[in-house]
Amino acid sequence: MKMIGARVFCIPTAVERSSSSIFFFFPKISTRPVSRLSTTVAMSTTTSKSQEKLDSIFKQKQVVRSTVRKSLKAIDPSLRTQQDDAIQNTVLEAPWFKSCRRLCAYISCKSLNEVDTSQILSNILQHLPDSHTRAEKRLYVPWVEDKKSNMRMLHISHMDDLIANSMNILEPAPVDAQGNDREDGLAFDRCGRRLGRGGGYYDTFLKRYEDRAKEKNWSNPLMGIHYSQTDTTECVVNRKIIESVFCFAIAVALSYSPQILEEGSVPVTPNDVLIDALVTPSGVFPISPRAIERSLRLEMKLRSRGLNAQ
Ligand SMILES: Nc1nc2c(c(=O)[nH]1)N(C=O)[C@@H](CNc1ccc(C(=O)N[C@@H](CCC(=O)O)C(=O)O)cc1)CN2
Ligand SMILES: Nc1ncnc2c1ncn2[C@@H]1O[C@H](COP(=O)(O)OP(=O)(O)OP(=O)(O)O)[C@@H](O)[C@H]1O
Repeated sequence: MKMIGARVFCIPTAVERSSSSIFFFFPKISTRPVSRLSTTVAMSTTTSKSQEKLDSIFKQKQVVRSTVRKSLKAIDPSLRTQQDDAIQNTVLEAPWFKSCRRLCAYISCKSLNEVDTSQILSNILQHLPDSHTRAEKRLYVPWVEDKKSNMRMLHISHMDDLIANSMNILEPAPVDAQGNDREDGLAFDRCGRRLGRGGGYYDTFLKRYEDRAKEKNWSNPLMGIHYSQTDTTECVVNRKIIESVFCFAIAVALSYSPQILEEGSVPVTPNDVLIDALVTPSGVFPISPRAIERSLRLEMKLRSRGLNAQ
């Protein structure tokens, strides 16, 4: 797959607040993972002492997970709806969302108390090419391959492409109605601690993505910032036809307020992958240097034109 265009990846997650002055603050280096070994490799090479350490981190993770699950269950339904709307509106209005061509997004599951993504999904699926921006978007959603933490992101065109899996989460069938394999889409980058559901699906997916990028010699899609004169955000603001030529991806976590924990509360192992930005009911909070730089650049550009950055 050729890597063209900005990508955004939306993750259901519990995350850690990276700082009190959120917008332009870098996370501490020490909170970043030090290695990107796959779980299997990491586990097979660990000594019993480091395995004990890992066991203790996984135990801590379970404790935090269960606390967050309880607080999510306890959110008042009207507050939940309010937060769902605020988060989704923020995403829908964000310049990076408007300009991106390929998105990976989870299909929210009510019984898991996940931030609703239905408005975002229907916006993407309705997004027809328009004469100003040529802004057709492609949507990729999770498909769990097996119980060994393998997950792929497959392209869908309609919500009808989805069927409930054994966990009652909507997923695409890997083969479409015409019998063709669905296009595989991969995306993103990291920089903010997060806690998933414990399956290791997202971390494994990210690792596979990076391996594939190396193998195919993609132009450093995870680590590099390929800014060129062609900046999708600027072009969309200007309502000009654009051709995005750089490839990068950002991982965005959508979080209800009880999912945002104090710094240091999310236990991490070397295999955990961090997020780039956080969308909460209060707005967008860039975390990774890449996301921060992009926000700063956008804000400066908009300011210079007398417009407000969202
Ligand atoms: N909407 C959505 N889709 C997704 C995920 C997700 O978290 N949300 N996944 C993200 O990995 C993958 C599926 N993995 C999942 C792993 C666990 C559970 C789950 O039901 N966990 C229960 C606890 C089960 C237990 O501890 O025994 C829970 O969280 O309440 C769901 C999905 C791919 N698709
Ligand atoms: N004590 C343990 N030692 C080694 N591996 C473990 C241990 N406990 C759980 N694992 C495995 O580690 C993997 C990742 O767990 P982790 O808690 O990092 O998931 P997560 O980041 O919450 O999930 P996701 O990436 O899907 O959001 C899982 O495959 C799990 O089975």
